[in-house]
Amino acid sequence: MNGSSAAPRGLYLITPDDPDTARLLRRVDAVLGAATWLQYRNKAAGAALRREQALALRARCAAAGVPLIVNDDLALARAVAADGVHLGEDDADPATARQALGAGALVGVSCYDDLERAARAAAAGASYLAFGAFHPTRSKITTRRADARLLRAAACWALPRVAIGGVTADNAAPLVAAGADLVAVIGAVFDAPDPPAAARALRQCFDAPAPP
Ligand SMILES: Cc1ncc(COP(=O)(O)OP(=O)(O)O)c(N)n1
Ligand SMILES: Cc1ncsc1CCOP(=O)(O)O
Ligand SMILES: [Mg+2]
Repeated sequence: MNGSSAAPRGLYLITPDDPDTARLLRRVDAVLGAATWLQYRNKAAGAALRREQALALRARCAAAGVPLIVNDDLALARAVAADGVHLGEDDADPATARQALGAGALVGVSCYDDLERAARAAAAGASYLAFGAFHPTRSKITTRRADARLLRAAACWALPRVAIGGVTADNAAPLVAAGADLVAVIGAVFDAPDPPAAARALRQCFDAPAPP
């Protein structure tokens, strides 16, 4: 696998759109200890704010030993020396990102409900494959709904499989049983009344050994 020697597993936290950097850092600090990876995603901020926030998160993640992945923006990922980038259908090509960031980088690709897209991403050097949305979500307007059978079928690429979209501690178990190595989550953690407890509960969904 490109990007990491140990097989990653657990909670893949994604930041909420928060224009207040100090508040964003407080929110992330409260839950970062439960995360396997952190993705910086802010669909509302301009370039300067995104750079400020990504740099601040870079320092937090380095201190916590949590890889930082930047959503959408390959140039920003490079500029802040992030550990990787996450790419969707409107973003750069994974092969371009791999070339730009190097063999050790995490290059994640959104595959939605599309196994052919996953095959192309794997061939282009993706580090992990993300599928979704598995459940209704308030964090993004989604048009495609994924089914747990996709996760089983995607085992053939031997890359970490990420499940996203409305994932909570109450609905994660079937996704993990179907082979999700990580669940990517915004709202179930950052909008929870007790975010640290919500993050711990999601992480605990991975306490049992990985399915064969
Ligand atoms: C882990 C993970 N999976 C999927 C997405 C969605 O990416 P994309 O389709 O490019 O949509 P935006 O997040 O850019 O709105 C993701 N960010 N992370
Ligand atoms: C970015 C993204 N891509 C598919 S669903 C989604 C949003 C995930 O957020 P939440 O965990 O709040 O449903
Ligand atoms: Mg994107």
